[in-house]
Amino acid sequence: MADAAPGQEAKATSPAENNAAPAPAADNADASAIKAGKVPEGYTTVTEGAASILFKRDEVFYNEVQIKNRDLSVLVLNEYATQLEHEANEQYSRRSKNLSWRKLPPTEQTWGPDFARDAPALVNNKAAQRATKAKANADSQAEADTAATNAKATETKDAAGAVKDAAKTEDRGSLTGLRILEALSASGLRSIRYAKEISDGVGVDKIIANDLETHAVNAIRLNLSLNGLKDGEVVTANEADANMYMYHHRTDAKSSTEHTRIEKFIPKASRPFDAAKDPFDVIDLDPYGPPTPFLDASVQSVREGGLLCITATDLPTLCGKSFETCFSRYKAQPLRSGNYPHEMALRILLACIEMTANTHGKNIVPLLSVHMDFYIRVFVRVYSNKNEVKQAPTKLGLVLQSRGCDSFYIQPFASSYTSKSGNSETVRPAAFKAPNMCPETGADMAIGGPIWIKPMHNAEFVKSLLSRFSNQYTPKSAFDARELGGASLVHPVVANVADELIDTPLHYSLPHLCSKLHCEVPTTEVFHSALANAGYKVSKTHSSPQHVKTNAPPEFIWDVLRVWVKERSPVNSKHLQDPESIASKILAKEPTHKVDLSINSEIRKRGHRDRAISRYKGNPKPNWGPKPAAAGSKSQQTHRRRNRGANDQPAGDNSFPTSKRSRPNPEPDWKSF
Ligand SMILES: C[S@@+](CC[C@H](N)C(=O)[O-])C[C@H]1O[C@@H](n2cnc3c(N)ncnc32)[C@H](O)[C@@H]1O
Repeated sequence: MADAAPGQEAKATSPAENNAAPAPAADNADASAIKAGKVPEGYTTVTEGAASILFKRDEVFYNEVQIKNRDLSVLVLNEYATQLEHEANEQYSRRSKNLSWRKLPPTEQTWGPDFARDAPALVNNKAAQRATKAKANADSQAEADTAATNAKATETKDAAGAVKDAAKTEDRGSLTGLRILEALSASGLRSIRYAKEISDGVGVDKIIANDLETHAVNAIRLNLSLNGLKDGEVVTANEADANMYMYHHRTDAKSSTEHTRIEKFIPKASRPFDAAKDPFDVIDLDPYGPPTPFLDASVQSVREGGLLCITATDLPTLCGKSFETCFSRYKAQPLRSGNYPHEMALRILLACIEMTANTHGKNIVPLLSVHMDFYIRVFVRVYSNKNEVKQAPTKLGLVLQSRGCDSFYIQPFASSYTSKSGNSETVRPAAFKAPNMCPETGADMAIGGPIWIKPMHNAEFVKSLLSRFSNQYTPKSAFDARELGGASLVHPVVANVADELIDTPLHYSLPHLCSKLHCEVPTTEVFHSALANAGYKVSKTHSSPQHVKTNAPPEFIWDVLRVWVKERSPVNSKHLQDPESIASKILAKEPTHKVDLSINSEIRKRGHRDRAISRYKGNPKPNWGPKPAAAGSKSQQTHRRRNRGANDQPAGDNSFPTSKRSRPNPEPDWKSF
């Protein structure tokens, strides 16, 4: 085998080892090298989760850092597939209740399939998945054959069992697996992992691994073959512009409800999936930089209740380095904030997806929204619920941030109220409640947003994700640790999200607050205790232990620090010589609230529990950051052209902060607002 590139694991299973056909995309010399079990010159091999891939670094994009992104996505999709199974069961129960109280016309009575005839089809999806998975994991043809025979035997057994169950219970129709579009696939690694690692709930039916670049699509085909997957079966490699492809699959709010999981039970949906035009259950967008060029097509081509998994790597823009660029991309103004740049980025992205969905009569429900390494990733379900669309202005709001001390206030666009009759909920423009001048420093208030002001996560969903890790870093058998390359990186993220206060948008950063006063930073335990002792809710955030999420108002936050300075950590008088400085203005005021800095027993317990696992991990390797786009790719050229003149968009996924130059100024340059 040729040497792997530095930092890469040279673990790719050779085609000879896994008995795959010679790579279709490689040229003759490469194909013979691959056939001989060697890595051809210029190729890099990578093993991640249950997939091993091979690609040319200068032609196809791969960034190992995004392993966390892919691992988390595998975890989320397994949970989503499980939820869809529950929902289908509930849908079935509701339907059967309805059926029980009315006499069915003869035509409707024949809705249910002939169960004895269709039982094999009922288990077909799962059996096919088992066979593909077993085959892909088998080391030899003999093992693959045995695996296929076993899968066939299980299939027959399942079918027989299903027929027996059908005699006992009513027909439950046929559950279909997930139809996934990876719109920007590059090497196909993510799609291959989805095919091999998503087996819970309804499982996987079809995956389209799409890319604009011929090199990338060739790499996808090569990698499918290397992983024992036949192009066109579970995974199909597709060369197209992502938007054009998605627009062919779009559905409107009215028709999207026609698509349902229980294919045979509900007549409207009884036709098979039409891969050429039906909407998808899951659309994964993992672009270079911003996902905004793909949002309109994606909200339209995802089915009712479907899932969008969206990455944004243009964090400098989203965090306020170039607010004009952010406004043109996301229709929102970011604020340079030492407190909450990444959470504001997440909330700008969510607002942008919601508003894009609203234009098509749809609304989003976020399941999970995280900032990791140098990017953000959100998982949102898309529905076409008219009432929820009407409520959109209550879910969006502005951020008013002091130009002096960075205190912030959230101003919703609208509030909802119940009509006089008490029958319907409606919305009206909200009264302006935020102060128009900073109460602490007298400074102006800068306007940011619109941002999403409702929860960024679904608490129940996150709880279910967390329960998949039965104990520290040992996922349950359904979600195999061996297949989850970076389980040890993903578990703390999920654990931290589960602990994050869900109903308080944005947060403070303790070091940033203290930098305003030039005082020592209190421990998190002391600061959290002061808030908890006064009856406020408080938590860390998923991305930093020093972030403070709380429902306490800014004036109480500053009172805690005033008392901290007074009782525990006096400020050097040189910082208070200028009466116009922020520190002087804040500390000139006496606290107006009673503040108790003693350690709160609940906060102490939380601290002990948190120390049980390593919750905030450093980078596993040096240079754990973004990578440039594949050189010479069409998308890199388009990217360059689009961003000529923009100061923050190197091609590839952008990092935040990578260099001193791109780091947001901790003391914002307010002139730029
Ligand atoms: C960041 S990479 C994707 C990485 C991949 N999802 C993974 O997990 O490794 C972005 C890919 O999007 C492709 N791309 C860029 N613009 C596109 C478009 N308009 N349609 C389809 N693919 C596009 C690029 O060729 C590139 O391979």
